[in-house]
Order: sequence, then structure tokens, then C-alpha cells
Amino acid sequence: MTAQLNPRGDVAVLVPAAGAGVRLGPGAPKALRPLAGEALLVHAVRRIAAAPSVHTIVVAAPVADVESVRAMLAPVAPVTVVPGGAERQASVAAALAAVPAGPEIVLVHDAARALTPPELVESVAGAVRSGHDAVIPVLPVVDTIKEVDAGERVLGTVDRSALRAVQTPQGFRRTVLAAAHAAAGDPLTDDAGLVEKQGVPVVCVAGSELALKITRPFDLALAERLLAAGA
Ligand SMILES: Nc1ccn([C@@H]2O[C@H](COP(=O)(O)OP(=O)(O)OP(=O)(O)O)[C@@H](O)[C@H]2O)c(=O)n1
Ligand SMILES: C[C@](O)(CO)[C@H](O)COP(=O)(O)O
Repeated sequence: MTAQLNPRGDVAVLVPAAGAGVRLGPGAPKALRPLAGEALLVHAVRRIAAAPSVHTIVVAAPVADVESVRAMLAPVAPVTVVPGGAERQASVAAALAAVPAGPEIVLVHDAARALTPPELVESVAGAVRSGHDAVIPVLPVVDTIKEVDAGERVLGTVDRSALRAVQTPQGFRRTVLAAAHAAAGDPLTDDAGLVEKQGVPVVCVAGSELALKITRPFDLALAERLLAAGA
């Protein structure tokens, strides 16, 4: 049985949350680690559930934690929880398989982007609804970028004006995402990358600084500060 949030919504959000969090350092799976006293996944799901277009949320949890994740999320929102896979791509595919008939827009959103505002969910979904098959939120690259060789010697300075840093949620027409996953080869960590391989145009919308991916200890500390400041 798939849990429904807003029966009138047209968006399913898949939340891959089965990663270990190696770059964050030793500890529980990253999505279950605390941020201001609650798991990253709780923060992420609460914000997704606050987006009015969302019909269904499917979380791909670490295999050993499926039951505890169900119990943890029950008071937060009606959520379907499935076992994740060894790679992010397998976790997304498992969640996609659990989406019920109905939503024709599917967003894929990292649990690790725990502070992503509901407005970004709506903005990405809205761009798909307006006719784009694949939509990604992006930020401009603010640092100067150098290309280097294996010895860390600088080969040149990259023109960053055409570079973008990619975030989630990434939004897709459901049939487009399903076809990309069905055709997928070697695992990618980026769903838009799978869709690009199918020759589908991907368009960008403005991302959000709050959608930062909590990857390293510094990111977790930053997220704590942002929450304390009211994010
Ligand atoms: N087998 C996997 C690997 C990753 N993810 C999820 O994909 C999102 C983005 O991955 P990332 O932030 O890179 O997380 P980890 O893979 O856990 O990080 P690391 O590479 O440091 O272990 C996270 O919400 C993570 O839980 C997943 O569902 N299943
Ligand atoms: C989808 C993603 O957040 C950006 O496209 C991706 O999960 C990033 O994973 P990475 O392993 O940190 O590159």
C-alpha cells in the first residue's frame, strides 16, 4: 500500500537515503545522522511534504533500517519506505518502482540536501508541468576553476561562465525517468545524467543555497548554524 500525501497533487518525490556517508566520517548511515536533534531524512521529508503539489513520497532507506525509518517518518508525513540499493541509482530505481498510478511528474531528491525549501520543489515541478521533460536546479560556479594534471600542475583556467553546480530535486516527466532507468548502464549518481544519455534535453532553473548537500563534516556544521539562524 502506497501512502498518499495530497491526492490532488501530480508529483511523486523519490528520496534516495540509503547511502553510508563515507565522506561525513564514521557513524550511522548519513540520512539517519542527527541535525539539530532530528535525522537529516526527517528534515528533508518535512520540507518536501510542505510542497502543495506533492502527492506521494517514496524513501529508499538503508536495508537494515527500513522498519525504523518507517517508524521515524510516520509522525512527519505519509511516506512509503522501500529498501535502497548498493548504488544511488539502484536506490532511485527501487523508489521509482513503488510510485503508484497517478503522478506524472517525478522528482528525485537527495536526503542529504536536508534544508531544501519547499519552494524549490514547487519551482522544479512547475518547470516540468510547463512542458520540460527534465529539469535541474543549479547555482553558478563562484570559484575560479583551474584544470590540473596528475602532478597538480595547472594546465589552464576554465571559463566558468558556462558551468553550473547541480542540485536536487531534479524533476522529470515520469515516462522519461522510467525509460532512462530502464536503459541505464554503469551507475551514475546523477539522474539528469541518465536522461541526457537518452538524448532528452535537460533545462536548468535557479537552485537554492539552502539545498546544499551535506557531504563533509563542514557541511553538517554549516547546516546546524543555518537552522539555528532560522533556515
Ligand atoms: N547506495 C546509495 C547511495 C546514496 N544514496 C543516497 O543518495 C543521496 C546522495 O548521495 P551522497 O550525498 O553522495 O551520499 P552517500 O553516498 O551516502 O555519501 P558518500 O559518498 O560520502 O558515502 C544521499 O541522500 C544518499 O543517502 C542512496 O540512496 N543509496
Ligand atoms: C544528484 C547529485 O546530488 C548531484 O547531481 C548527486 O547525488 C551528487 O553525488 P556526488 O557523489 O556527491 O557527486
